[in-house]
Amino acid sequence: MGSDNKALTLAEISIHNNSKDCWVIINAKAYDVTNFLADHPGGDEVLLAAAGKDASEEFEDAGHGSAARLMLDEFYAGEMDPSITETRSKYVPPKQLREDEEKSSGLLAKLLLILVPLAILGLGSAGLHLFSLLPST
Ligand code: HEM
Repeated sequence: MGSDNKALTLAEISIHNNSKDCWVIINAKAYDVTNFLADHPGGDEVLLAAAGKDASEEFEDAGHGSAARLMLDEFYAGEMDPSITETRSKYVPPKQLREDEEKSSGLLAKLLLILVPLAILGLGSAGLHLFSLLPST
C-alpha cells in the first residue's frame, strides 16, 4: 500500500479496522496484524477492539515482554504522522469539567463587577434623596 516513507495520517490508519484488514498503532508506529490475529497469545478480540486505533496504552498495560516487542518489526506498516499522535489523549472529561467550573466562576465574577457598583450607586442616590428630605432648619 502506497509509499513506505510517507507518514501515515490517522485517517489512513483507521480504515484498517476489521478482521480482514487490521492495523494497530503502538507508539506512533502502525502495525498490520491481520495475519497475526489468529496467533496472538492475547487473542484476536483485543487486537480487533484496537483495530485502526492507537493501542499504545493497551499494549503496555498487557505487560508484553521482549519477545512481543521483537515481533513488532515483523508487522511494521508505517510511521504515523508525529503531529497527530496527541489524538490518543481522548479522555478530556476532567479538563472539560474544569473549564465549565472556570466558565461559571468567571460569570459570577462578571456579575459581581456589575452588581457591586450598581448597589453603591443605588445606596448613594437613596442616601442623597433622604438627605434632601431632611428639614433644612
Ligand atoms: C503487533 C502487536 C502485538 C504483538 C506482536 C503482540 C504479541 C504478543 C505476545 C508475543 C504475547 C505473549 C506474551 C509476551 O510474549 O509478552 C502477547 C500477549 C498479550 N497481548 Fe499482545 N501483541 C500485540 C498487540 C497487542 C495489543 C494491541 C493488545 C491489547 C489491546 C494486546 C494484548 C495482549 C494481552 C492481554 C496478552 C496477554 C495474554 C495472556 O497472557 O493471557 N496485544 N501479545
